[in-house]
Amino acid sequence: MIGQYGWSTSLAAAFEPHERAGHTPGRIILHQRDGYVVATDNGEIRAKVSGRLRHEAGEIGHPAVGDWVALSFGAQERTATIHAFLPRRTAFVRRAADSMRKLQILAANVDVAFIVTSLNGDLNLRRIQRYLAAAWESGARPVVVLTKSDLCADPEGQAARVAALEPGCPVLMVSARQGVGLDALLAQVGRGETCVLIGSSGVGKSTLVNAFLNEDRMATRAIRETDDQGRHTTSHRQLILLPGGRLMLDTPGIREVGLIDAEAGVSAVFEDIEGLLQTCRFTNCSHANEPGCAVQAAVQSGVLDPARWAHYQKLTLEAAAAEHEQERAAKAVERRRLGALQKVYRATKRNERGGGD
Ligand SMILES: Nc1nc2c(ncn2[C@@H]2O[C@H](COP(=O)(O)OP(=O)(O)OP(=O)(O)O)[C@@H](O)[C@H]2O)c(=O)[nH]1
Ligand SMILES: [Zn+2]
Repeated sequence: MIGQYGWSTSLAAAFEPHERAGHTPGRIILHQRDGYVVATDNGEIRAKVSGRLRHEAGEIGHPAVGDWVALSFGAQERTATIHAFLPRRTAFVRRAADSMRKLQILAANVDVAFIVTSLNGDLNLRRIQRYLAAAWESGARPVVVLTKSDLCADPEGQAARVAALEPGCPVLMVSARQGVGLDALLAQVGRGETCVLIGSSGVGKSTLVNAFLNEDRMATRAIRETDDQGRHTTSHRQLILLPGGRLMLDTPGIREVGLIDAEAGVSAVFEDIEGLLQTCRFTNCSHANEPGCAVQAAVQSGVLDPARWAHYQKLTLEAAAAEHEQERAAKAVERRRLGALQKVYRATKRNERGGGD
């Protein structure tokens, strides 16, 4: 049973201490206000976090959908208890709206992040960059998906513009309507791996999920529950089984994860680096070879991953270029608008003069 949720020998090895403590492994497939639903070898079970784990945990220490947890089953209780969760390979994190310091895990152990945007309309490269930054921060492999290729006259041209943003990052074109490109998309996710779809509303994420599930309607099965009043309610699992032993995670907030802190843009996911930049000796430091450069010092002492620094530089340069391009386009629109107004103004003047004769 947990095999189909991606259980592996390395997870089993990491679980060994919990196994010795007599605990059972499981993966969280649903998280709601009042608790969790966990998939185990004995089926799906409701679970709550142990008092001890709750006390030890900061926000980031709470189990999230996608986490592998260690459970115990009380003899009398109807729900299992979560005592611990295994170290996360990756995590999508967001800052809570009410406090920049409060962190919330949107999704744990995601391997592939599909960044979904549609081909019918203007490509928003800056937005794609934000999603790329969020994926990169999480640790998942990003794959850009351009949907609705049936509605675009030049999908290859658009794909080339996107591919230039992030060399090496796959860019795929699909049309759910025509059933084109879906297999290539699934091929990006290995057996036992977990993916997410992130992207703005209306780009076609739900349509993609439905297309994937066509082969296996059972996988959308809802979880039937009884609420406090004894009524039956159903809630959709947030971790979905896809064909071929793949998994897809779809929790509240994950779809638009890249647009959180939209104002701050790239800065939001590179806060530590932006902090470093404030501490260079020279305020106009280029972070190349100036004395007292905090960035170079951090790289040398191993505090800052050079690849991460290179990525930050690349994203800020591209963000600036994209902004410049948008400003240029906006100015051109404004010039045309003014030009048109002037034409109307001159024509009116001419008519007025003409009318006066
Ligand atoms: N022509 C065409 N239309 C599509 C395609 N895929 C999706 N659509 C349409 O795009 C609209 C939005 O699709 P959704 O799947 O609901 O978009 P979404 O990203 O899930 O949106 P949210 O649920 O708001 O996050 C729907 O009317 C779909 O029928 C496609 O490949 N071609
Ligand atoms: Zn510097």
